[in-house]
Amino acid sequence: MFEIRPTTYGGRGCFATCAIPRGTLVHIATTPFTAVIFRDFRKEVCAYCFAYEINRTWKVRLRGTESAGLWFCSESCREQWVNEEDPSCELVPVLEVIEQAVAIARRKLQSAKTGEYDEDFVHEDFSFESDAIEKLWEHVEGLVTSNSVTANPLRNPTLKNRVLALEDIEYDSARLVAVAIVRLYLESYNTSTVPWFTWNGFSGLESHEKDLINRLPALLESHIRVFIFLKAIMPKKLQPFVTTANVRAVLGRESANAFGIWQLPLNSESECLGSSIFPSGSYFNHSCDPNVIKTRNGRQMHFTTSCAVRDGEELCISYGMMLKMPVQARQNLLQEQWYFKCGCSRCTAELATAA
Ligand SMILES: C[S@@+](CC[C@H](N)C(=O)[O-])C[C@H]1O[C@@H](n2cnc3c(N)ncnc32)[C@H](O)[C@@H]1O
Repeated sequence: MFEIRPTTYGGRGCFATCAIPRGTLVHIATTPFTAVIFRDFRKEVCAYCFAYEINRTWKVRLRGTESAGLWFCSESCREQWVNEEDPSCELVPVLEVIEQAVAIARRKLQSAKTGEYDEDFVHEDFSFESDAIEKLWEHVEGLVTSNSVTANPLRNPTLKNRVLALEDIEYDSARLVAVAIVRLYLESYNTSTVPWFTWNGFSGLESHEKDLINRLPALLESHIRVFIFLKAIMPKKLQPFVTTANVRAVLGRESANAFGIWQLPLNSESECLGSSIFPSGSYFNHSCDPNVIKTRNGRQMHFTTSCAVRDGEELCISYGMMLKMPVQARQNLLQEQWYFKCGCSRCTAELATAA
């Protein structure tokens, strides 16, 4: 019904290959490549279907372990999660070790969080020198892989001496990265046949890492801490996949492609419960005059036409609640939050009129 090809204004986009009537379900993104329920909400959000009820803690946990940080609204959701998300039982031990590390860090360090930062501290006119970000990451990679550092805490045999205290939001990032790394590990011996659900498909998505870090420089340190944390605690067999490149790939893709997991029904009061990346749904560009509506249906993301679409027309969604704003406000918001200058037909026409 549509194909992915280059646009003239913003990378690739989805173009109708036939006339599509209004109300047509043009795509279902069935499950995220990686997702995380934010720590504050995870007892109240089903890890499978993302059902959420305020102040209601779900009671169903994984059999045999309560320490993977997963809560389910029903036994059926738990079974589906196990069968679809972790059939080879590789992910749960990783989530467990993350949670053990969090518990140890909290006991050991209590409120003494390392490197507390203000994530909202925005640098409007700041930019790292061209290769500064690369050089810093190379340095970090060198530090953690260097055998000459004999007292390297990452080589300590006990988890207790390896944990690094992170902010809650960083533990969430660590879980998001860990899920993707487990997928990459599994793919290394069991090739996926769904191209957009492979690591290559995922890492072919756009990244806004540099824009994000130039805007919020404290995030660079934060991303490095997430890498060091994962490098320290991930099981040995996954270590070859815990590289700076892979951690950066996930965190950079999140900045350009994440779908918030919003409380339903969606309205201006809805809470953002988590973050998810659906590679197959990531090729829909934004338009301030969208012709496709995205809706979350449990764990799935549905894309439905909101008007009749002509053969060859681009299929676009709206990335946020800004459609009623004047053109300059929309442009500013998209630049600040999504790091691009909106080149949709409505903005182009309104900017030309305003000029
Ligand atoms: C989720 S991706 C969409 C697919 C992307 N075009 C690609 O080739 O991977 C979001 C990115 O697409 C580009 N984009 C989406 N909508 C745009 C628009 N209206 N104007 C300019 N760029 C846009 C921006 O770079 C944005 O960060």
